[in-house]
Amino acid sequence: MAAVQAVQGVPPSLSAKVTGSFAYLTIRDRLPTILTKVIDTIHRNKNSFFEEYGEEGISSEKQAISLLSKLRNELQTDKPLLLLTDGLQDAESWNQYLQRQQRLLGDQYTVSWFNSPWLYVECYMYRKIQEALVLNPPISNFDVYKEGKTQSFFESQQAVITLCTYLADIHKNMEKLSKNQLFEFFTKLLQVSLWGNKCDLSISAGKENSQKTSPIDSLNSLQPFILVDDSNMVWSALSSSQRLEESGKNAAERVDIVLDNAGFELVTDLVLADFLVSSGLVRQVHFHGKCFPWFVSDVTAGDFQWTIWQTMAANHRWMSKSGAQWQRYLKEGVWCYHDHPFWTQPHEFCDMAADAPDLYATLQEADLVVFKGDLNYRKLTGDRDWDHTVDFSTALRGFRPAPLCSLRTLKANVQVGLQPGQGEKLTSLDPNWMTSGKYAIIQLYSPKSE
Ligand SMILES: O=P(O)(O)OC[C@@]1(O)O[C@H](CO)[C@@H](O)[C@@H]1O
Ligand SMILES: [Mn+2]
Repeated sequence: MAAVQAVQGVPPSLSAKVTGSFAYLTIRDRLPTILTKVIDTIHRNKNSFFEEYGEEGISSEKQAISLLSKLRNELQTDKPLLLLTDGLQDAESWNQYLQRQQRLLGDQYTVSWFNSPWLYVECYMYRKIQEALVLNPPISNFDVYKEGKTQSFFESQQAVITLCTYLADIHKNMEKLSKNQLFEFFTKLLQVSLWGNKCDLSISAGKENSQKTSPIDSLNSLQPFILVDDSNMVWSALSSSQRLEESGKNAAERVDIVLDNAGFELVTDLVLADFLVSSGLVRQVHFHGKCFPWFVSDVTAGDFQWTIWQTMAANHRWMSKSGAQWQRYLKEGVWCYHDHPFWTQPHEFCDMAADAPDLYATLQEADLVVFKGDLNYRKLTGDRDWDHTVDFSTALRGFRPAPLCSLRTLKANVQVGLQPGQGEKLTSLDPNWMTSGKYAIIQLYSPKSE
């Protein structure tokens, strides 16, 4: 089977076929844990379903739980993956993808949890959770991860206050800041957004994972854990795309941020986006979230709006001012929010131009696309077993809608663009460096750097 995927020098997909691998341990241990938590959450909300929907709410709860228990059993006993039956807009695309995987596998094997690409089966699990809810109205719109995402926001309040106060200080002096000072603040807020990615509820299998330390004061001590730091080139990618504005100011037209986790990480992304437009560096920011609850803590439209409303409503001066400003940016179209179905499909991003040409064309309008988090990095590089010294541009395999930058804490064993010997040194220093979430990268691809 490996031979099939090694064609044209592209290494095989990470998979649980490799016993003991991180993919294997994730599918054997972490995914069943996450599924169990989802089942428990639905069960715990039984009474509120009854209050809201009467007997129908009870039968939907029971039906959803039985579908999810069946899914967990299929996962744990490595059964074949099944076609989606909920008739959602993306169901056909998912079912075609299953057939594509079956063709790759040949007719000797049936696509199952432990013999298929990790990226595919993990995304498939989250889509099957959505199916279990969609098939059981009236609880179809229940967000099984909402409790964890809101807890992450509330438990990180002190860090949010620190960040909004820091942003307010920058606003106070914005007009007087030199280009150099702008660069200093840019790199700091880029790193704050980078480390915000530690707060992810998938790697913690739903366990509380909020920001307890100061996001600003901790930057110096975290600096040595950034394995690739292209901050300077990210800054130049922005500066070089600037056009002279009527106001006489230079600004890039647009930065797109492909979001990852709700809670504290989303606040770090909103603060970065605020700095980009309020400094005049950029005219517009487009955010890309998920169109249904995904990977436990990923941002949905509901989470995006809820976070801004919560910040607005905070009884802290700089938080509420920030939230009000963010709501105005949305209203004025300075900020735009999108949630294309492609982000909640299993595709490697090199497939985007073919499978979602409308989204690819949208990203081509950006001067820079920032991809947050680990799952996005896995999709940028196809979740393949690359050598660490392979160039980032090689691993992208033609995915280049615009200059793009990954801000990612390492939580899966795929990493490219390292120096010769750097991976080996890290392995001897810390065998779990690729999956612990302790290390991170700020990695740029720009056509100009080719
Ligand atoms: O994309 P994120 O939120 O940074 O991380 C997603 C993640 O937690 O889920 C997968 C493991 O289940 C890995 O890709 C990664 O560890
Ligand atoms: Mn995530």
